[in-house]
Amino acid sequence: MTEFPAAPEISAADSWEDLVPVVELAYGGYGHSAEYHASAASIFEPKRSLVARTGGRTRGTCAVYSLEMTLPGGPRAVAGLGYLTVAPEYRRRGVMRAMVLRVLHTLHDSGAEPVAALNTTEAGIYGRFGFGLASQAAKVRIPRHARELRATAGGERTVRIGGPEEHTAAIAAVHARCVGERPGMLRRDAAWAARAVLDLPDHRGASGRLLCMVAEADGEPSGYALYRLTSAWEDSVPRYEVSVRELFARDPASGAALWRALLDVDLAGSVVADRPVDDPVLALLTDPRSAAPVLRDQLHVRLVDVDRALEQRGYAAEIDVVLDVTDPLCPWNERRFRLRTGPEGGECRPTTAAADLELTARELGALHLGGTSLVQLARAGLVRELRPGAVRAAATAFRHDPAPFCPVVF
Ligand SMILES: CC(=O)SCCNC(=O)CCNC(=O)[C@H](O)C(C)(C)COP(=O)(O)OP(=O)(O)OC[C@H]1O[C@@H](n2cnc3c(N)ncnc32)[C@H](O)[C@@H]1OP(=O)(O)O
Repeated sequence: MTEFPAAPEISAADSWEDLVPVVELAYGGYGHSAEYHASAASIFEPKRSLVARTGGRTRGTCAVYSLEMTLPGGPRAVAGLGYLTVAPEYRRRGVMRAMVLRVLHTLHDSGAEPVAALNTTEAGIYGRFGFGLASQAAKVRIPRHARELRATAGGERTVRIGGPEEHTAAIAAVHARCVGERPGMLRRDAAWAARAVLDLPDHRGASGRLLCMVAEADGEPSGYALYRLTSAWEDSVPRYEVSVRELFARDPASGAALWRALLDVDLAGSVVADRPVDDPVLALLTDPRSAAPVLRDQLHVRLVDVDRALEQRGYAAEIDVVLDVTDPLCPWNERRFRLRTGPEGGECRPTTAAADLELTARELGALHLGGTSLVQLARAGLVRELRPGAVRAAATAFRHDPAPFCPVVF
């Protein structure tokens, strides 16, 4: 019987280079380009990120990012987890578990961000660590024959097309205006902004280069779409699929103008995009069935410190509710909290009062961006109502309009 090597020791990473061997193995082992690694290094935070090592060699990795994410109530600091990878021969022996727990306990002990978030390669992994599914994307595929949109008020917009490098300022200006509109959105510094337009051959496949459409209103940029064309042949005739990476607009007319321009790309058979579940385009299509939206998990959110996290976000209604929280992995959360919310936000304090709702930290994570229905969780048997009416009242307070969305994979 083979003896398992010594358990890896977890410590802070010195640089992105520490992670590279295991990241390469974990993501296909095909050798990413130097540009890919330079971009990953540009956002990497060595002091916060972890590696698991034996004999000086990296066996596991976990990047931790200092994000500024829009929450219900405004922008807040959130810890982002990414590049959780473990070398194949060390898998299923608790290395990832040890790294995730180290991150959660360090955040708590240091009083850093009370909320952690991640997007994941496989949706079934992180619920066991108290991450709840907090935002979803609707994948739409709009066929050319269904491209007719309803009329939108607001006037005409000019749409210009070019490479993203020609439109850097416009992209930054529009994104900065739109980032506060939806929970889940991330503010960008120069390094994160550069990643938004990164056009790596590694990820291109059969697609062409990244392109950019900019909508203008009165000579000012009012929206943009980043997209590429993937070629296919149909009956010996060239056909393209327009694949949209990002689309933001400051006003309805600019959004509609961008969608029209995308749906009008010559020789395109369809437009494909991951969009917010309440994207305006779903209301604009005259034939909404044609878009056939398919839901996909996006952000998984973990309340590291339930009280601080619930005090940090905004609420849509006033409530006074006692939550009985189960959280064996973060035992400091495992107690009753009284949450009182109002227009100024929430106050969340430990209490000995009788509980109104019983739920786990995972369910609180799912609720945190305002995109998950507490009524749905209660009907699924995941939240228990101990005082009649508490579910409905809390559901209204926790919900947020518009729905959360995060187009960035970190
Ligand atoms: C946020 C992100 O970075 S998402 C990226 C995730 N990484 C990848 O997809 C890269 C390829 N995969 C890997 O490197 C590894 O398989 C990892 C990182 C997913 C898991 O690492 P491991 O060290 O094997 O996980 P570990 O042994 O700690 O497992 C902890 C638990 O997660 C479960 N688990 C591990 N991988 C998976 C999976 N792919 N799907 C579902 N459950 C999983 C284990 O069964 C275990 O469950 P338990 O709590 O019931 O015992």
